[in-house]
Amino acid sequence: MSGTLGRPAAALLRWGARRGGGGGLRGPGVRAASSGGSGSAEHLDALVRRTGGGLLKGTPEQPSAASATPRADPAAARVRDYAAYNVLDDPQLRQGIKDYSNWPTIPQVYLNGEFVGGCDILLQMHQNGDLVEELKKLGIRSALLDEKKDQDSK
Ligand SMILES: N[C@@H](CCC(=O)N[C@@H](CS)C(=O)NCC(=O)O)C(=O)O
Repeated sequence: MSGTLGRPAAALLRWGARRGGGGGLRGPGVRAASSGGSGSAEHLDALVRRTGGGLLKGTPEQPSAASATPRADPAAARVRDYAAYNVLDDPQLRQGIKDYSNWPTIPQVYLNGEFVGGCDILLQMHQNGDLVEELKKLGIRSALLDEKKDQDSK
């Protein structure tokens, strides 16, 4: 699925069915973005809440640098749907999402519309088991854990 902002050089990933109620996830909290157009707070709010996913640099097929790491995570591999947005060709969106989340880098991951963090945080959450737990809350099961259970039961 392509986004409405141009060619897909960045991806806003939908991590699972949205559920109501917020989630108490870590992150610096949302504050108003000052840039206009595609970088405006209103636009970013709609974008994040509509897709509730993550912002990558690079295409979904060829994520650039650190953006590749969350995609490589086995739990994150359960992503079923995404919209792609071009932050590399859209300086307003690129700066706007950083202002919006008060986070200086991309990739940025949102779960259920709430900012979680970048690559390092996602990796840490995967390693300590928090990511699987948070994804479970969204109705996304870990393929890795399912495989392990299958093997254990044999
Ligand atoms: N350690 C960071 C890696 C992300 C990072 O350093 N991203 C850089 C480029 S790969 C970035 O977004 N720089 C600002 C920009 O490109 O606008 C993380 O945990 O996400």
